[in-house]
Amino acid sequence: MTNQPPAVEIRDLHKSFRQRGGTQVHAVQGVDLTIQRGEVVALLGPNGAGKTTTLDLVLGFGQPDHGEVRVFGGSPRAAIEDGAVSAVLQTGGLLADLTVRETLKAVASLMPRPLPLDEVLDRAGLTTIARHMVSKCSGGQQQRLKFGLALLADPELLILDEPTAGMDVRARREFWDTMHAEARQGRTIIFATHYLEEADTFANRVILMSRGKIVADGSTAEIRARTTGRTVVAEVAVQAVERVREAVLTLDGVHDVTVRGGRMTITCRDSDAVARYLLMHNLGNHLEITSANLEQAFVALTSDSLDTKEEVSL
Ligand SMILES: Nc1ncnc2c1ncn2[C@@H]1O[C@H](COP(=O)(O)OP(=O)(O)OP(=O)(O)O)[C@@H](O)[C@H]1O
Repeated sequence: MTNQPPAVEIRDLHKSFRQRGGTQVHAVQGVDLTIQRGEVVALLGPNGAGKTTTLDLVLGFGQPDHGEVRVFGGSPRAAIEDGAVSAVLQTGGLLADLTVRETLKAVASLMPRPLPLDEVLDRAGLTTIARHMVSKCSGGQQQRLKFGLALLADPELLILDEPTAGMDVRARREFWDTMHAEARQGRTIIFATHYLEEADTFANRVILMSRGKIVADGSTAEIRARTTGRTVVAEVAVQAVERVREAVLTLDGVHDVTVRGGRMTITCRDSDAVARYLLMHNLGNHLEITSANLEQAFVALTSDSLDTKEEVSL
């Protein structure tokens, strides 16, 4: 068997921008990443985390200040020229006066080996709106059309920057059904999103970015289980609350303690150790242990406190 290069390899990537007024923004700060062929990867992070800048560099838009990006073992430009990679981007307009089909036809005419139009219409879920004018299409339908344009070259790697932004819940679900079909064919898919549930239900790997760095990389289950870990809720006597809070905060792996109505919620890495401590010292009653949800993990990993912590490796 031949040893094929991964779909994407990023080494020590840095990119800064000079903003109006002269301030320098370090949008990407030392990203290292390998994405194997066939992976479906979600890139998550708050606004300004560096997701779009990273994806743009994978697509060969602009040069890194430092570091390297390889796509299927070569330069991003070469991969795009080969038709090996396509993208659905946030920016980039469609021509309002063409129909959906005419739009696909016009772009296909510029390609050496486009897929047949009817196949693309079908795969992108556009068949029923093929004769609609682009100007009459909803935001979700226009995103689908961009997706159809990305499919024309039959790429091995699809890059989607917030592909469902502005779609309602139903349109999003339909869009991801379509993408599932593409992923099942072994395509590599990388998408940036703000929607945690999209990452959770669709990706098999999630990369969390914050302030230009990767702060977590693993399956959604791993991120949930191993980062914020679990939550212990206990009833604590009102007069003992401060004492218990201080004691619990000294335990290893305790991230956060909140108290409401006599119930203390402790977010921690090792819930068994915390529960044992509370019970052994008779500090709490009616203990409940639950897994933190992805949203809690996301907030914990991208919050200010992370600046002083090491990257979480999963
Ligand atoms: N062309 C540019 N010129 C100046 N600053 C830029 C440029 N592109 C990005 N930035 C800045 O770099 C930082 C990272 O932006 P980027 O768009 O990569 O983040 P993002 O994670 O994709 O955010 P969002 O979720 O809002 O799209 C931001 O502070 C942004 O303002």
